Amino acid sequence: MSVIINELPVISLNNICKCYGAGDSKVDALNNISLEIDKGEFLALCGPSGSGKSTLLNILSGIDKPTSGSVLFSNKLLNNLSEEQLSAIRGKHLGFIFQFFNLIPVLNVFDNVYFPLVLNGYIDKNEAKARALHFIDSVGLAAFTRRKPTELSGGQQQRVAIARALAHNPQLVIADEPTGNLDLGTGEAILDLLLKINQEIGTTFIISTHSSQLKARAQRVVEIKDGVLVHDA
Ligand SMILES: Nc1ncnc2c1ncn2[C@@H]1O[C@H](COP(=O)(O)OP(=O)(O)OP(=O)(O)O)[C@@H](O)[C@H]1O
Repeated sequence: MSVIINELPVISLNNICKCYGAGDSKVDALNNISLEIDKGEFLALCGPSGSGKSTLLNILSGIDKPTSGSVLFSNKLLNNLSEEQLSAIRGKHLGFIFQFFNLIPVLNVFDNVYFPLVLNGYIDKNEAKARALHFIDSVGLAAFTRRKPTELSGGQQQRVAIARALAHNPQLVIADEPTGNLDLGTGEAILDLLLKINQEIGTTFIISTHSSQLKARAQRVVEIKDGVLVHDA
């Protein structure tokens, strides 16, 4: 007999609206967005500049609050949590990858991955060391652990950022234009790596992008235009 287990979505957004400002300067950045993202999805979030992608990423990671509508992370309502509670959820369950890598320039590759793990306080130093080395190796940088970010190419820096985002085994990785600052070939290699991680570890990815390569290879493409969800397939 087979047992069907309905897993809860990692994230549910329900009727999300976000307005900035007031009066004449009011901007409706998001308008009634509802979206469920399941475990293991590799989702590309697309749309023209100013369409609301960053606003949506900030809301689903609890960095910003919606004007109305609810955000559930693993069925936990984020709306009324304190900054401290939201920060704890981010530290434990979310990983972030940025367009400009956001590595700490004075730290070498190993420490860029290792320090966030120990600072989070969820795992001990030996385990953090083992995990940092494992993920640095899995992004192909085992020979570069002692290099500083300035001694690496853009693609290598993004690989360090990917190792850092994965090392605490997050439920969800949010990537904001991860290939936006890389040439086409390097961007393709980073995309290959993200897809490999998604397939092998099952990490859930939400990736905001203008890249047609990334859009073509994503399992699901969500498109927003002027704050309205216009495509989801
Ligand atoms: N803090 C803010 N205050 C006022 N308006 C804002 C603020 N942040 C974003 N906006 C406006 O909200 C809308 C959506 O912006 P957002 O940054 O989410 O777009 P985006 O799709 O991420 O754009 P890009 O691809 O250029 O990064 C835009 O009209 C923007 O000007």
